[in-house]
Amino acid sequence: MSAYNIVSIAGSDPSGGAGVQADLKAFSAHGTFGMTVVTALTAQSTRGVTGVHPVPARFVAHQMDTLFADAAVHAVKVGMLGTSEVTEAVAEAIDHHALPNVVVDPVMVAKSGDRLLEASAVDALRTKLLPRADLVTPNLPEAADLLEEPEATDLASMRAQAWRLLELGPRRVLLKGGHLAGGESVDVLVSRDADPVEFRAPRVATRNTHGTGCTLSSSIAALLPQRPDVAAAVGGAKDYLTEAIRRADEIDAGGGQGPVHHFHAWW
Ligand SMILES: Nc1ncnc2c1ncn2[C@@H]1O[C@H](COP(=O)(O)OP(=O)(O)O)[C@@H](O)[C@H]1O
Ligand SMILES: Cc1ncc(COP(=O)(O)OP(=O)(O)O)c(N)n1
Repeated sequence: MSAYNIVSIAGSDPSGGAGVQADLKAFSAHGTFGMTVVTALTAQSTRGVTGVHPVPARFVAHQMDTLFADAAVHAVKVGMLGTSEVTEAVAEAIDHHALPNVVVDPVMVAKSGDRLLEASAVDALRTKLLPRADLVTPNLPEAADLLEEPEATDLASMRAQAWRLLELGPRRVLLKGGHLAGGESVDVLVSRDADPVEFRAPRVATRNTHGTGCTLSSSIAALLPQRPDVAAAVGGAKDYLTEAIRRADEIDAGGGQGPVHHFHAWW
């Protein structure tokens, strides 16, 4: 029996590299039982997103109420939300169901450049969801949008932005540096209740990085109930993701930007 149930509240990616599909793979790879609340359907492949079909907020709330009335939940990963109505419904559910270990990946734009969150929903994300997050995991463009300032261009400006993001209300911020150049990919963790920590990994030369953000945030959610503290969960998730990126070229899921290898420890 798996001791931990982890829920992904996110969109569907038919290509299997991002969204709830990636989250379920990462939850399973970390020995936990994955559950999903689907917030949007996308038409998507390794080449990009060709359509988004949001789930009505009332039905997202219905999925959450039905699931949370029955299952014990040990952590939650929140990904693509699509609209401000869905963002508000998820924020309400976090309070109403007293959800633990809430990791918010503030998904706004896919690597292909396609928008996954309406521009008008950024404010709801900033004001309603972030203050309810135990950890928020923006990439550099998402951090810039949330702060309404230019994107960080080096590690020093990343560190400064991570602290400013903390002022928006989450308990901790992991600012991801995948979009910077350099031999290492560095992520910065700042917390209200612990010293800052930086996580470094060799930058892997591959175009197959579709779903890295989803995989990192869902891995952290799966490890939070299993590790002594947040830094240990982030470190474990980063190590797992780096190996998944290193082995990504073994998967052939299409002709564009391919997924990472979630089951590198088994196959
Ligand atoms: N080429 C790479 N090699 C190693 N790690 C990477 C690479 N690209 C991204 N990462 C790591 O993957 C995670 C997500 O990266 P990032 O690209 O910043 O976010 P997102 O996928 O949300 O755009 C971070 O831990 C980042 O450091
Ligand atoms: C349904 C869905 N959710 C999220 C994303 C974005 O995922 P991310 O991990 O940030 O990876 P990239 O798309 O940036 O490679 C998505 N594409 N689809």
